[in-house]
Amino acid sequence: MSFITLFSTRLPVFQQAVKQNKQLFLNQFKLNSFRSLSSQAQEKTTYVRDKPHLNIGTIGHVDHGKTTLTAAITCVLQDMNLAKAKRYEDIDNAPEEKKRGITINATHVEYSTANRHYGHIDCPGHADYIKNMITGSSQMDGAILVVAATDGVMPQTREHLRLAKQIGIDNIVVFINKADAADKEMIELVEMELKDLLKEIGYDPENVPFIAGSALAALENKSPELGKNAILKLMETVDNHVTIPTRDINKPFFLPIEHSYAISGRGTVVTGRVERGICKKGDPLEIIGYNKVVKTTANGIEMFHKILDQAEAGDQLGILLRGVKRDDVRRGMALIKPGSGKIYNRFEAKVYLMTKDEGGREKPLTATYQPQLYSKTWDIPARLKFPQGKELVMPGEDVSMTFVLNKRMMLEKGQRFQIRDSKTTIGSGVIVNLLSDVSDKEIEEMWN
Ligand SMILES: Nc1nc2c(ncn2[C@@H]2O[C@H](COP(=O)(O)OP(=O)(O)OP(=O)(O)O)[C@@H](O)[C@H]2O)c(=O)[nH]1
Ligand SMILES: [Mg+2]
Repeated sequence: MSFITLFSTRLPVFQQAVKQNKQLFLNQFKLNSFRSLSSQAQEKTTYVRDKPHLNIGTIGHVDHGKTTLTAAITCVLQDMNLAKAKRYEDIDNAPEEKKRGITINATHVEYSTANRHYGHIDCPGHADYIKNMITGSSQMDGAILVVAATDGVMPQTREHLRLAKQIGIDNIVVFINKADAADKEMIELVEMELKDLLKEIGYDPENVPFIAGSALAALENKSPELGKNAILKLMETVDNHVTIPTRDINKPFFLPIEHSYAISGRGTVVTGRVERGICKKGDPLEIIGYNKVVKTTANGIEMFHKILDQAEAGDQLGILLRGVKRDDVRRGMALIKPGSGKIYNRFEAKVYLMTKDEGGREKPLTATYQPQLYSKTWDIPARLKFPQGKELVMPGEDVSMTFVLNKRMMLEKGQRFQIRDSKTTIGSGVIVNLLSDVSDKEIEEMWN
């Protein structure tokens, strides 16, 4: 049985089907899942930690070729016995994704290079699915920014890069895609345009490698120079450029939950990237967030179809939890060593409001503004309180303010978050002080 297979591929399909109320599809889905569970149960192996594990992924504007590149990497590496090839339709496998030809859910695939084992998250580029992009990229140690040579810098190139910077992704590699459909001058122009953008956002453009190629050519096994060789060069660059972060394995276990789902007869599985600490089968745990604290135990751990004896900081995995009801857990909650974290709904933060040129608002903010805050794997509606005497916050301004969240979530000093309105990211912040809770009654009044 594989938690990761279910979560990365079938769960989004499942959710999509529920939304669209396609009972027929649902039945087929269940059948396939159980078939797959039973067949994989026989070939379950233990994950051998023989190479450092890193999490990377593809970000960038819609249709620039992120999913094609993800599929191409697995195909090229399969020839070297370093991956199991994923076809484009294995990655964008939800009905809505197939119908519209776009990525909606962030999907996880696995591959290795000679030196490393990678979990790769293919993020959606479409503006409507930024939420899934933020959750996906919050788990990355480095990102491949995909930019089509035929288009250059587009709105989500800019927004994704800015989010990557805010989330704290320091290692960026640029893949200029669709080089088969552009001439040398165009590629050079796009590179120049990107260097300006990198600089504007706060990356050192001289320290960001650029590789031009064609994901489609690699996938279709054509023009090896633009295809396969460019992919190999890209992976070599990722190996050299994306540094292995220091993993906090000595701190208490903490995993921000990306997905949760029930496996009939087995229990509830949660997935995500371990941010800190270690966890072994049998360890007691707590699920906290959305006003709840639920006690549980790790009943089993798996990473990419294989059993793990011990989960470690940096691992992208699934944990089977004992005695947890489906409704007790959801994306955005934290799985922690009991007692090592607390839930809050009020905090003080230092905030930067972006200017219009940076993709932010044109108008100033008033205290009546009702943003959605994004951090790690959660997004929650919030209310603002400005410092005394302050009525407006101008775009481009750095300011301290108090936030009240609609639900109590696990929060920590130094935690970063993004501030968004319904369509765009308008700013970012960092928690400087955790404050006493606002009562449930007050919360109710604030949201009525
Ligand atoms: N000519 C050319 N077309 C490409 C190349 N790579 C991808 N495409 C095409 O570009 C279109 C979009 O590719 P996707 O891989 O779905 O793009 P994406 O960035 O994943 O899109 P979203 O996930 O929806 O943001 C598809 O029709 C691809 O076949 C390439 O190297 N050359
Ligand atoms: Mg895609």
